[in-house]
Amino acid sequence: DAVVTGFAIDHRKVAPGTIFGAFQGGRVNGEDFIPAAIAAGAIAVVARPEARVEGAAHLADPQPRRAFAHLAAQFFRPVPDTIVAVTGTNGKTSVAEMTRQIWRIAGFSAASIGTLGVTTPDESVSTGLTTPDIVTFLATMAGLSREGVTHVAYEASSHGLTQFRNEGLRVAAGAFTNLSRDHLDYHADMDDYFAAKMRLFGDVVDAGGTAVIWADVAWSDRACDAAAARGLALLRVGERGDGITLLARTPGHLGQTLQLRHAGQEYAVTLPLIGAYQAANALVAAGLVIATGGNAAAVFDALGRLQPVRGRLERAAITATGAPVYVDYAHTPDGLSAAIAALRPHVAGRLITVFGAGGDRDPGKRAPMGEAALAGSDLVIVTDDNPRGEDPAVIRAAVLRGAPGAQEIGDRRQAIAAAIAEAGSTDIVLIAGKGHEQGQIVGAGENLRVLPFDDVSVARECAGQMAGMNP
Ligand SMILES: CC(=O)N[C@H]1[C@@H](OP(=O)(O)OP(=O)(O)OC[C@H]2O[C@@H](n3ccc(=O)[nH]c3=O)[C@H](O)[C@@H]2O)O[C@H](CO)[C@@H](O)[C@@H]1O[C@H](C)C(=O)N[C@@H](C)C(=O)N[C@H](CCC(=O)O)C(=O)O
Ligand SMILES: Nc1ncnc2c1ncn2[C@@H]1O[C@H](COP(=O)(O)OP(=O)(O)OP(=O)(O)O)[C@@H](O)[C@H]1O
Ligand SMILES: N[C@H](CCC[C@H](N)C(=O)O)C(=O)O
Ligand SMILES: [Mg+2]
Repeated sequence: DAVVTGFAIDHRKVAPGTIFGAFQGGRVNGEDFIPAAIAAGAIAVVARPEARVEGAAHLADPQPRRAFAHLAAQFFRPVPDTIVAVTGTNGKTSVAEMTRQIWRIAGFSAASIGTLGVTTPDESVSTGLTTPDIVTFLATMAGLSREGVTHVAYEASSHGLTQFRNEGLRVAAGAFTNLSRDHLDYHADMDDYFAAKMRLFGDVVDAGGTAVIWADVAWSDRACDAAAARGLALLRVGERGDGITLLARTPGHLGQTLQLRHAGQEYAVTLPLIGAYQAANALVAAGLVIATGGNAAAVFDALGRLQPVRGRLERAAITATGAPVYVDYAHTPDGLSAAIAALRPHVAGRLITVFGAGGDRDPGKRAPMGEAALAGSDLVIVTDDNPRGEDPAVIRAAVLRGAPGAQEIGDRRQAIAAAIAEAGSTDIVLIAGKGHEQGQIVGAGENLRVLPFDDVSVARECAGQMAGMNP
């Protein structure tokens, strides 16, 4: 009979009338906070059957995160009509953002939710995580609907999928971009990581929905199998794709032309973005919009008007000698290879790559990141990228094991300055790993600090100083 006033997964956010979700976490056990949540006014607790709940209703479920999500989704209503989700190791933010842009060009009020935060027609607000917690996620969806947003594309990270952070909504289509090494500190192995991603097709996308799958990577066929096993419609995209077939791709100076086939018709698109990886993301975004009713000709036309995604092959500066400096969010071995491959056709001289690996994240990807950088670059400078709770020198040493002979400059500003000073007129500088990020995260727990740092601004400052414009 009680009136539900809200939902919370953190006992500190419980108010009278709240339904509290008590989950076993990686750090602490949320069940320990059940008495405190009830004391604060929780009227019901969603928890495992074996949890102790006294003084409030016990909504017992062996998968309490899932049960909580489906209950909360009935509270946070209405939500936008058309919702799509993107998973994959790399490209989620780009696809979500491009999908939002294509919808906007078609005249819809559209938003995206992901690493860049919540982006609406009016503003962009950070949430701190790629996939926010379930309460923030559902409340955001309801809030967007109140603002008149009808179309939302969101990023489904493997952490988010494993922890049921985005459930309970009608998701009309889901996309899979690729799978490669990342997050093996959290997932047992690549199969486990893939299985986490495939919850998107197995559970989250609506029965009767569509799976949009990039067809040109090793895991594509398994992703198709997972979607087909659920009975989803398949829209395969890429050179091997039969939904949107990439017939030819020709890099140009500031962009590329794509020759496509869809439903028996051929299309020529001039994409104002460089790199095979950006073409792939744009086509997956096009697939999501077409899968949810978009007119194909209009969608392919919109690709010609896409704006760059922040921090993804963003041209930050031109050095005094005339070398372009690019900032890219590559933070996996595959991402680095993709960013380097994107720039290669544009390099007449040397490619100078500056990057590091994050602390408290999959240590096994560090040496392979070094290898990827060394394989594609003419000069590599290994620096720091969010050391968090680790000793930055230890992280750099691990990266350097994959990149013997690379320079080591821990201070990221000095590393960027050195790369820019080194670049001659025919060279290109790539600064990888932080993209849009606005800070360097050092320390952990109570000692965690975020030191303001923006690769784009630092690149501009260094290039300006070299040119003597900004002594
Ligand atoms: C490893 C991981 O994903 N952890 C996330 C997860 O924590 P958890 O469920 O293990 O929670 P916990 O801290 O052990 O606490 C357990 C439960 O007790 C509750 N609690 C806790 C303390 C308290 O005083 N009272 C209380 O009620 C918590 O709300 C939680 O429900 O749920 C928390 C609440 O939503 C998140 O803040 C936390 O993100 C941490 C900070 C994090 O760094 N996550 C990163 C790795 C992450 O999620 N990244 C992905 C992927 C990025 C990518 O795309 O590559 C992302 O989606 O951002
Ligand atoms: N389709 C792709 N194939 C390979 N690499 C890609 C692809 N898309 C993006 N990348 C690389 O990954 C980087 C991050 O891209 P993006 O932010 O779109 O991915 P993400 O999946 O959202 O990442 P995160 O896991 O941090 O949320 C890019 O800067 C680029 O270097
Ligand atoms: N979503 C990714 C972002 C990594 C970005 C990089 N700058 C780092 O800190 O490792 C993660 O949390 O693993
Ligand atoms: Mg992202």
